[in-house]
Amino acid sequence: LIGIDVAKEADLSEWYQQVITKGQMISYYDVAGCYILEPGSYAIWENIKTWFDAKIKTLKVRNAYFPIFISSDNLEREKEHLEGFAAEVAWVTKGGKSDLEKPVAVRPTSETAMYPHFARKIQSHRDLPLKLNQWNNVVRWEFKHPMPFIRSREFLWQEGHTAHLTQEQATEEVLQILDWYADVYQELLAVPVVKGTKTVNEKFPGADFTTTIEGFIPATGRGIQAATSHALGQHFSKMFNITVEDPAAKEAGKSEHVHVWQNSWGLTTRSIGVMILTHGDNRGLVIPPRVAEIQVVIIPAGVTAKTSAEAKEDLYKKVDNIKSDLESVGVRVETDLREGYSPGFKFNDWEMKGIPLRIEFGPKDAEKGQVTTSRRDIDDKTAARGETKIEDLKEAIPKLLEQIQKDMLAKATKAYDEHRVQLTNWDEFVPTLNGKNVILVPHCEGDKCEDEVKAKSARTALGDGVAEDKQAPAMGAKSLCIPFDQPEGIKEGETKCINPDCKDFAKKWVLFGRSY
Ligand SMILES: O=C1CCCN[C@@H]1CCCn1cnc2cc(F)c(Cl)cc2c1=O
Ligand SMILES: [Mg+2]
Repeated sequence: LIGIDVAKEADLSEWYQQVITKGQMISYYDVAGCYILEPGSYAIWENIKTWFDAKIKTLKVRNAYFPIFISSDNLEREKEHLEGFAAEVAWVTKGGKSDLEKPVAVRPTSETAMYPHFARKIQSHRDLPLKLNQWNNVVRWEFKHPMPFIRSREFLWQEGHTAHLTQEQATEEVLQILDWYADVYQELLAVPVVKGTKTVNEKFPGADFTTTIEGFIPATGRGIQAATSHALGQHFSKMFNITVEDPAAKEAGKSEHVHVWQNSWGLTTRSIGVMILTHGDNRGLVIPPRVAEIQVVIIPAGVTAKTSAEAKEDLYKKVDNIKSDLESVGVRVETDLREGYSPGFKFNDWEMKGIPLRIEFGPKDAEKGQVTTSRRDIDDKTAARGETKIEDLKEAIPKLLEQIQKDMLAKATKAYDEHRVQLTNWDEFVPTLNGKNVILVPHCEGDKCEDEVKAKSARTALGDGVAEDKQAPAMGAKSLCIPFDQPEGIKEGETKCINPDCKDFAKKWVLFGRSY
């Protein structure tokens, strides 16, 4: 059977594996945790890259390339930063037959590759702001279950690294980048995200504060970190001695050196996995038009053995005209003229690949001077269908693609909104979590308290009264972010923290959830 033979709601991981392989996004590879990105998914990454690269160029960010190898001296410059991550560093220890004098690390992220260079490059305030970005790959030797796009030992990303004279300039950039990350998910991938700040527990230890966009996978009810934009403050510049002479002090005839204010920000190919998990259905992939390599596929119908050669030729000619019409208005279109396959077979094939819109065109359509359209995002086959006059195609099809894009985001946003539950009563916390929701609660922002919430929601999530060995493992709820968008209702020094054993008052509404 070539179709997807497992339901998304029945077995998500089996469904996901079939959808990404039969949809020709991923192929498997003989190194654990590594996957082949087939052209279908690489084309989506290229669309994301084209859009985001154009945005950062408006900030005068320049792309560069740093070596993939990092000396242990450089990697270990930042002790505390490394200690939390040491277990996932991949090391090169041999060249051919001979051992390396000093093993080199494969970059897991490039701070320690770039910042010694920043220290050399940045001498005067005129060298600021320095804004570099890399489109590259990184390696993290994860031990948790790998999942294509979502968690792999090598992935593609962009990593932006900037240095500024003032904290204000740095902060402004952190927030601008986060907005563009949200746009990549919402405007390109039609995936809703919540913007916020990471709590002390979850932020990057090397940052003053970490801003994040948090996605949601309805099928599992788990949150997922979608991208992060860190305000590093002067943490790394003090570590790597990146200073400039303070222009203000110089004005006053004094010579003072100030540490620069830095940011780093990253978005990865995980975004493609989130898009697939969000929109995919039991017929396979569903790709939002804005990032689809092919937006429309035209399939001739009604051609049978009885169709005369000239009738067929005439039909194919008209199909070609439709294709050129659509290409002339920037639509990415393919025709499927393969012999020996029925239209039905072709419909399934392209549906599995998630092409957003199908155009069927047969002799009857030709007679009526129209085409039959079928939207991939609508489950109901009848509701998915429409008719368009051939002379209207140039205007109608781009509009229909935009409608599909809009409706896909609306549908996913509705699902996220329905599963983001605001609570003030602890007794509802775990049952709500088990209902495949993420939860917004008043919280004291204490890291110990956060750990307790995680522990409690893991234990009781195993279902009371069920025999220990029968209990399905259920991880605890982590804090996902402190949403920028704070509801009303927390009274300073009055509203209690959600954790019944916590004595402190709530400071903010914090989003908790099981997560990837
Ligand atoms: O998230 C981003 C955006 C792009 C640039 N980097 C930051 C911080 C990355 C944190 N992080 C994440 N993972 C890591 C894994 C490691 F093995 C080592 Cl040595 C370090 C890290 C590490 O610093
Ligand atoms: Mg990690």
